[in-house]
Amino acid sequence: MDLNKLRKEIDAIDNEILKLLNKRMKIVKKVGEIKNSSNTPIYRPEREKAIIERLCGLSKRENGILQKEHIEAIFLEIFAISRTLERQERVAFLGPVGTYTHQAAEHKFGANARYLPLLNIEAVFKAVHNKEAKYGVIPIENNTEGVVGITLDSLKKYDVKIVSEICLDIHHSFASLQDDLSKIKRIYSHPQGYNQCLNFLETHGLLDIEFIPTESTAKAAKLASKDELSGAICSKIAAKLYNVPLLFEKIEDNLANRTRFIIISDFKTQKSGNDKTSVIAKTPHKTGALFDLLKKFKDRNINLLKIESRPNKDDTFNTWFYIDFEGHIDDKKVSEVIKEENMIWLGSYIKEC
Ligand SMILES: C=C(O[C@@H]1C=C(C(=O)O)C=C[C@H]1O)C(=O)O
Repeated sequence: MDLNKLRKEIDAIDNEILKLLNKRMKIVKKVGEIKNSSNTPIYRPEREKAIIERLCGLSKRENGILQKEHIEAIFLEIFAISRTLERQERVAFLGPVGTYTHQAAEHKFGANARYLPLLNIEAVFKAVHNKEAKYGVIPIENNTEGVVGITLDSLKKYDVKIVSEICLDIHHSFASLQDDLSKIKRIYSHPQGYNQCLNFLETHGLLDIEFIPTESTAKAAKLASKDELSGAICSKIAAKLYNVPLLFEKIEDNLANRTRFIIISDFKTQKSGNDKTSVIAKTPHKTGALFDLLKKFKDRNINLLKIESRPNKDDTFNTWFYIDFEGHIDDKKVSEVIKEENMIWLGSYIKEC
């Protein structure tokens, strides 16, 4: 086969793809005009999901080479570009650049969005609440370390809605300017990152060394880039970004390490048929109160996905509950249980994790 001939064929196809993409984007802009004049949300995850499902089915039926993950990778970027053409909206995330949250944000909003890296989780909530950003991306739980308390507390404190979730495999690296581990005096990392790598730290004699907690693993890489006697537990991207050599990769105790991120915004998403709902519930301090609450879900055949208690932060040791369950606020049984139990609705969104 002739390479030049094949490349000519590819060029001709690329020209067609570009023409079609331009044609698609012209229509997308019209959709944007309608949404902008009616002030409705640009991001419609249920529509994007339906498109991906339809295309995956089509590819399968036609015995196409492209698998679901390929179709998703291509089309998530197309959707992200479409959305920025409809309306330029800012996406705040737990920064600085190079955090796992940044990676999660790019997964949903593409390489082209207007990003606003902020230095702590509450700042992301404030930015969305004050309308400085349309979307906020923050971690909510990790399958090794459990929930991120400040995220749950901020969901209670700020009037924002969860509109989407993202699950990412998290792999930590150990980066340092120092290649002799015995000379390392300090380790920088976010406490969650640090606690996920305890076996590695122990086997490399690094467990007794001073641990300096940072607001993010990217900040840890930044600090390690200026401190020759230190190491950072951070992402591969962050180490690269701040020019800190990678000494070890995939150092987490649990190689199935995953983090769930949420996207917060200010609107209600449409039902997709595979949704989950998050709420805050408060129970009176009396015998069986939690049992009574949970029974309401059982009686309606609603599947609970998570329940987490959080402290009231007053002079008592009383708590409130963060609950995830299957269903959408537009399902009768879901809206009924929320109303009956006086729960605070935090959002209904496509179940992706
Ligand atoms: C174009 C639209 O807006 C956004 C972009 C989409 C797309 O590129 O197909 C789909 C859903 C929305 O998130 C739409 O709502 O149809």
